[in-house]
Amino acid sequence: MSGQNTGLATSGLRIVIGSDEAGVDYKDALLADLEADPRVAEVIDIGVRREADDFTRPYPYVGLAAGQMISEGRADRALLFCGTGLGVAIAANKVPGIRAATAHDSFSVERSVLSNNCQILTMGQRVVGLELARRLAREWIGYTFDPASASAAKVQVLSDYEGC
Ligand SMILES: O=C(CO)[C@H](O)COP(=O)(O)O
Repeated sequence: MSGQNTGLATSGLRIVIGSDEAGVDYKDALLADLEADPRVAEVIDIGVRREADDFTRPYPYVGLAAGQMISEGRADRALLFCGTGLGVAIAANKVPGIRAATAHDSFSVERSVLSNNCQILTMGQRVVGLELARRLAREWIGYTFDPASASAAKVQVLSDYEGC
C-alpha cells in the first residue's frame, strides 16, 4: 500500500468525509466542524451532496472510495456516515490495508486508533445523536497511534495477512 497511514500526524490531518443519503445531515455538520478545526489540514468531501447527481449513491461506493483514497496516500483518515455506520465500514474494510471501525462511544473511538490503528471512523445517523457524534469526532482527531506500543504487533498480524 503506498502512502501507508502511520497515524502520526505532523502537519495536520487530511481527512476524507463522506456519507450515503441516510448520513448526509451528519456528514454536512461534521464537514463544517472539521473545516474549523486547527488540527485538520484538509477536508475532502466525497459526497453525497444534496441537489447533486450522487445523492442516492449507495453506501458501498462511499466506503470503497474513502478506503481507496487512504490506500493511495491521498488522505490520512476518513470519517464516514450511513444509517448505522456499518455499511460504510464494511465497504471500506474491503480495501487492502484499511482498518475501519464503527464506534458510538468514547472508549471505542479511542481504542479504534490507539489499539487498532484504524484510519477510518464510521457512525450511524440513525443510531447516535448529533452532538455526541460531533464530540466523538473531536476526540478522534486527537488520537495518534503509537507504533512502539504493544498494540503494534497485533495490528501487524493484519498487515502481514494482507501483505501490505
Ligand atoms: O445504514 C446503512 C447501511 O449499513 C444504509 O444507510 C442504509 O442501508 P439499507 O438499510 O440497506 O437501506
